[in-house]
Order: sequence, then structure tokens, then C-alpha cells
Amino acid sequence: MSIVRDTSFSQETENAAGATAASRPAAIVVDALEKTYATHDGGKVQALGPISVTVPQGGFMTIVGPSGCGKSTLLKLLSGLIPRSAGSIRVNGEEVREPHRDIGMVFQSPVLLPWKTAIENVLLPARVLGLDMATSRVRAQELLDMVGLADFANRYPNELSGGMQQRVAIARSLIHDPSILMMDEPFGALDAMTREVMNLELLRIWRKAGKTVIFVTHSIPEAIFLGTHVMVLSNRPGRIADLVTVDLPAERSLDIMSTDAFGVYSKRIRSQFNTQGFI
Ligand SMILES: Nc1ncnc2c1ncn2[C@@H]1O[C@H](COP(=O)(O)OP(=O)(O)OP(=O)(O)O)[C@@H](O)[C@H]1O
Repeated sequence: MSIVRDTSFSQETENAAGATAASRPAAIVVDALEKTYATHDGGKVQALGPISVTVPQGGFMTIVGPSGCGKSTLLKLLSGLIPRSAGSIRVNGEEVREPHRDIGMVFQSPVLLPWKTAIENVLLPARVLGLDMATSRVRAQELLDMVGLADFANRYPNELSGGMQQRVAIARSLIHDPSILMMDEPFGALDAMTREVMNLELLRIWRKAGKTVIFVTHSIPEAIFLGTHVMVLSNRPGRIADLVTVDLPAERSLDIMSTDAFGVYSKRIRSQFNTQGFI
């Protein structure tokens, strides 16, 4: 029998904002969310849910789970890219029915336009949304500074490394100043060392920009290292098997991975994988 949990971040945990999770207003409220896909041969696949969870503003929630359990589906539902089959999703108090202006997305592949420079790629959403371009250009340069690409604004994607391209994608996702950033395995294609650097960078950006982040990963250590909370999903249809509050300092260095506390979280999450026979 699958586990169904109504789970919220009720534990009193200090994070970067210095406030406790329970004292901050909710950024995302998910209630009994479900997704069933129709297949091309007339069948149905129940991909996800029911899931209920509340994410506080400024939280960093990482999502781990076995392959095909519905992690990407959950992210697409939360950002309004696909319709849900049941339940409700509220972002900053508003029901999500279509792509939400207050959400920025980063995918595994940076998907930059090769014929546009880094800064022009960052500016794309501003053009699509009809924002003031002079103001947006200033902001785009600030964002490139923030992601460590101050001197690369006029480079084309093929002149940038994989990690640099993903930084451009992060800057692009923030150009319209969304309060929530959704990231679907953004560093999955990078080598291990670049990935560690990007994790540190992302934590720095999160602390500086004060956004709420939802981050899908296949890596348990990455999920613990980045998250204020780790959602562990069960096999498909993905349901919350565990929701772990990561009580580690907001400012983290890679050394934290060798601490006892980190090991305890790792063991707890890994045990879920073992118990449920995750692939
Ligand atoms: N458009 C679709 N039509 C039909 N089934 C789909 C569709 N998209 C996803 N699925 C199915 O829904 C389930 C969840 O898929 P999803 O991509 O969300 O999983 P995931 O956890 O992100 O997988 P992975 O870790 O391998 O990337 C899978 O069984 C998949 O085959």
C-alpha cells in the first residue's frame, strides 16, 4: 500500500532569512494534487499523487525519488505548464491554472539560443513579457554579475562552458524577478566538480536573491546539501514517502557533507529508498 501524507513545513527551523519556517507565509500550497496522463493508445498512467505539501517563502525544497516517480511532472504542475487531474495548487495565494508569472524555470539543458549573446538570452523572457527593455538590460547585466559572468555578457553560447551556460539559464530565469525558482535537475549534465561549484553558487544566489526554490535531483547528497527541506517521493505514482527538515546552517561549505549530521540525513533518506525497493 502506498503512503499518503498531508505534510507541511511545521517544524521550527532557522533558515537564511533568519525566520522560522512556520512563521513565514506560504509560497506554495499543494492540496491532494494528482496527475494522470492519457497515453497515445487510449490508456492511462497515474504519474503522481495524491500529494499535499506547503512550502514557506524563502524555503529551498529539494525533491528526490526513483526514476519515473513523477518528479518532473510535479514541477510542471507547480509551474502551471501542464494541467492537473485533481487537487489544487496555490502560488502566493493564487490558484495555478496556467504558466505563472511569479515562477522562473531552469531545466537540465540550458536551451540557449545559439545565435544570441549571453545577455540577449537572459533578456528573452523580458521581451516575451513586454517588460521595459532599458531597465531589463541593466537588470540582465546585474544578474550576469550575480552568477559570476560579468565579463561574458557578449559571448555566444558556444564560447561558454556547460556550467557557464547553465549560469546564463539561471540568470534568464530571474530576469522578470519571480519569487519562486523551479529547477529540474539543472546540474545533472555537468561533471562532478563543476556540479559542486554550481551547488555552492546556487546557495549563494539563493541567500542573496531571497527566492523560494524547488529543486529536483537524483542525488541524495545534493538534495541534503542544498535543501532546507527534502521531499522524498515513492515509486510511481509519486507520493510523499518522507519530508525531511534539514537543520544545517544556511551558509554551507562542501565540508558539511562529511559531518555526522549530514550522514544521519543521508541514512534516513537512503533507508526510504531501500524500504521501498526504489530502482
Ligand atoms: N506526456 C506523458 N504522457 C504519458 N505518460 C507520461 C508523460 N509524461 C510522463 N509520463 C509518465 O509519467 C511518469 C512520471 O514521469 P516523470 O517524467 O514525471 O518522472 P521523473 O520522476 O521526473 O523521472 P526521471 O527521474 O526518470 O526523470 C512516468 O511513468 C512517465 O512515463
